Amino acid sequence: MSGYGPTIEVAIARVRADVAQLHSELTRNELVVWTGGNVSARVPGADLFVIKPSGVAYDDLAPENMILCDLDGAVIDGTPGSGRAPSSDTAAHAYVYRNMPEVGGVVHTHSPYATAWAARGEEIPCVLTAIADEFGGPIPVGPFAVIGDDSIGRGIVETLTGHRSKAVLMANHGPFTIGPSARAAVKAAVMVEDAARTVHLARQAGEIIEIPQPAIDALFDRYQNVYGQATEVRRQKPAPRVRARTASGA
Ligand SMILES: O=C(CO)[C@@H](O)[C@H](O)COP(=O)(O)O
Repeated sequence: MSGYGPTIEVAIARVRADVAQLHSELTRNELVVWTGGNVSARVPGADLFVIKPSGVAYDDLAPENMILCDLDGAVIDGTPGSGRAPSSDTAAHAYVYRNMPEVGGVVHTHSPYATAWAARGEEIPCVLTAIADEFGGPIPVGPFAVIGDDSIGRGIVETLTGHRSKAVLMANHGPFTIGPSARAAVKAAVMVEDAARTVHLARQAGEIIEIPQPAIDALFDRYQNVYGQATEVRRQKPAPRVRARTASGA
């Protein structure tokens, strides 16, 4: 127990389980090799987040060895997992949580196609409906930043604040993604790799065609607000009124 009170302790336990499980999505989707990459999630209701230990094999990641940190990236002493060093990107994730309160999860991978675009310092143009849907436009490049302090975090925040994209290609490094939840950030990591691969393949065979801005706007709006199953919020919107029909059909 870390002494935060029962509600926060329950939230921490749930986030530990989520973050441990979501790391398996990185390997399942072939976004990482060996111990590269990391996922973190904010603890709802507390100035805390959970991240993986540094350089530990994916098969060994479990809720009890995830590491609880404060929003300065300091490990909370005496909590499960605190005996190990946290991810080398902990300061970067912490910077994002401090400066983007809407962010609930951060993901970093070296997925090969997205990282190849980062190596060239080239944004991924919006030439597919899937890119417009998920990212709302081109997927931007962030600055080159050293690993270990909050430089990467500053690059992520500078690039993504006010931007529709939930992914940034950090120059000479690889993609970082954010989302309202860690699961959403993992989804963005999967989608950015898919976009990077497909646009790369398309360019091998000819000229790619940009989608006009009004169509990008319409696609983004539909995907963000209409696509998929209605959420509780959408279900609560009043249904369109239909006039009762009489037996005669009038
Ligand atoms: O590229 C980096 C550092 O930014 C990481 O992806 C490492 O490859 C994995 O670091 P840990 O999270 O295991 O420290």
